[in-house]
Amino acid sequence: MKKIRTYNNIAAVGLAKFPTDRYLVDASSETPDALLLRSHKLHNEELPSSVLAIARAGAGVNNIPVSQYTPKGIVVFNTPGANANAVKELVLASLLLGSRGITDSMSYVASLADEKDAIELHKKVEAGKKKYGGSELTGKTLGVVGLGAIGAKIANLAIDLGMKVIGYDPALSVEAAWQLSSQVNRAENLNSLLARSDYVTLHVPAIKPTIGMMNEEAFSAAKDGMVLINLARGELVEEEAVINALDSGKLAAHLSDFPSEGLIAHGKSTLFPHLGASTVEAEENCAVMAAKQLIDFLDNGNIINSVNFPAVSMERTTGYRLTFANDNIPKVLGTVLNLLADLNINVLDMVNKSRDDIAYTIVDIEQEPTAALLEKLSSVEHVFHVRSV
Ligand SMILES: NC(=O)c1ccc[n+]([C@@H]2O[C@H](COP(=O)([O-])OP(=O)(O)OC[C@H]3O[C@@H](n4cnc5c(N)ncnc54)[C@H](O)[C@@H]3O)[C@@H](O)[C@H]2O)c1
Ligand SMILES: O=C(O)CC[C@@H](O)C(=O)O
Repeated sequence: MKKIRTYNNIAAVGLAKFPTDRYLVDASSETPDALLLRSHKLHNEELPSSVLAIARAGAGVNNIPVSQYTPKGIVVFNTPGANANAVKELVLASLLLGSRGITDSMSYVASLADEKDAIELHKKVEAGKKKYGGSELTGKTLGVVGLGAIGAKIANLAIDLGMKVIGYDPALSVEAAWQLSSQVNRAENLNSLLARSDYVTLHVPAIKPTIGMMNEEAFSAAKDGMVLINLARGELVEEEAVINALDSGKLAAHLSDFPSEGLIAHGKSTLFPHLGASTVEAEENCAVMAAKQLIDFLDNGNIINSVNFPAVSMERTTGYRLTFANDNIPKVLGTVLNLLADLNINVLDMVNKSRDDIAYTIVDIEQEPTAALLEKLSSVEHVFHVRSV
C-alpha cells in the first residue's frame, strides 16, 4: 500500500482519484510516500525520510522549503492554472470594490435599520448616497504585475471591460505570451507600470526579487490615487509603506487577500481571508490535478508540473521500470547504463532530463529488477532515489 499524508481541506473529488486498493490516504500516516497539501507551512517541520514527493494543490509553493528538498531528491509539484479563474473573478470584485463605495455604502444602509418611517428612510438613502459615488473602470489603466496563468486572464478581462492594460513580467514564458491579448502594452520595469496605472494588481510568486516589491520607493513612483490589489502573497508588500501610502492619499484603496496585524488595525484596507482560490471549482481542479500528478509519479515515475525537477514522462513499454535521480554531472548516466549492460540487462526505452543541479531518468528494462540490482544502482556515486515502479 502506498501512503499519502494530507493537510488542509483537500476536495473529496481529488482524494477519490487514489485507488483504494493501492493507496491509503489520511492525515496521520507516519511513513508517507507523499504529502498532499494546500497552504500548510512545511518550513521548520521534520519530514519523514519515506517522503518521495509533495504536491501543492495550488500555485504558490512558498510554504514549502523546495531548495532544501531538491538535493534530497524530493519532487515538489504544484497545479499551474488550476485556480486561475477563481482568482481572476476575485480581482474583478476587487476592481469594483476599489472603484465604488460599495462596502461603506452597505454599512451606511445597515446603519439605517432602525428607521421605520418609509419616507424618512427614502430621504436618508437619497441624501446619503453622494458620499459613496465612484468612478468607472472603462477607460482607466490597469497595471498587471506578473502575466502568468492568473495575470494573463485578468489582463484579457480588463481589455474586455474597456480598460487600457499595461503588463510587466521580465520572465514571461512563451506559453503565457500566447494567452495574452495583443492589446496589452509592455512595461520595461515596475516603476514605469506604476507611474501609468490607475489600478495595479499583483500576480507574481513570493520569491527573492518580488518580496517587498511594493515598498516606499515603489509607491513614490506610483500615480497618485492608485488602487492596489494584492491577491498573490502578503510578502510582496511592505506593510508600513502601504499604510503610509493610504494615509497620504497616494493609494486611494488597498485590497488584499493577506490580512496582517497592522493592516487590520489601520482599518483602511479591504481584506479577505486568503479567499482567492476558494471556489468549489478551483478547489476541485487543484485537488484532482495534484492527485493525478502524485499517482503518475508514484506508479509510473512520470514527473508533470514539478517546480524543482525536470518534466519527464514516458509511456510504459513493459511492466519493468526503473527510475532514479542524480546530481547533474557528467558520466553518472553512463555509469548506470554500463552497470546494466554488465549485468546483461536490456534497455527497451529510456528518457533522461536535467534541471539545474538535478537529473532524472526513467528506464524500461526487459527483466524484473532484483533487490540486488536496486542496491547496486543506489550505490552508484551521485545517484539517489532509485525506484522500481
Ligand atoms: N490568493 C490566492 O488564493 C492565490 C491563488 C493562486 C495563486 N496565488 C498567488 O499568485 C501567484 C501567481 O499565480 P499564477 O498561477 O499566475 O502563477 P504563474 O507561475 O502562472 O505566473 C507567475 C508569473 O509571474 C512572473 N514573474 C516572476 N517574477 C516576476 C517579477 N519579478 N516581476 C514580474 N513578474 C514576475 C512569472 O514570469 C510568471 O509569468 C502564485 O505564485 C501565488 O503566490 C494566490
Ligand atoms: O489553497 C488555497 O486556498 C490558496 C491557494 C493559493 O494561495 C495558491 O497559491 O494557489
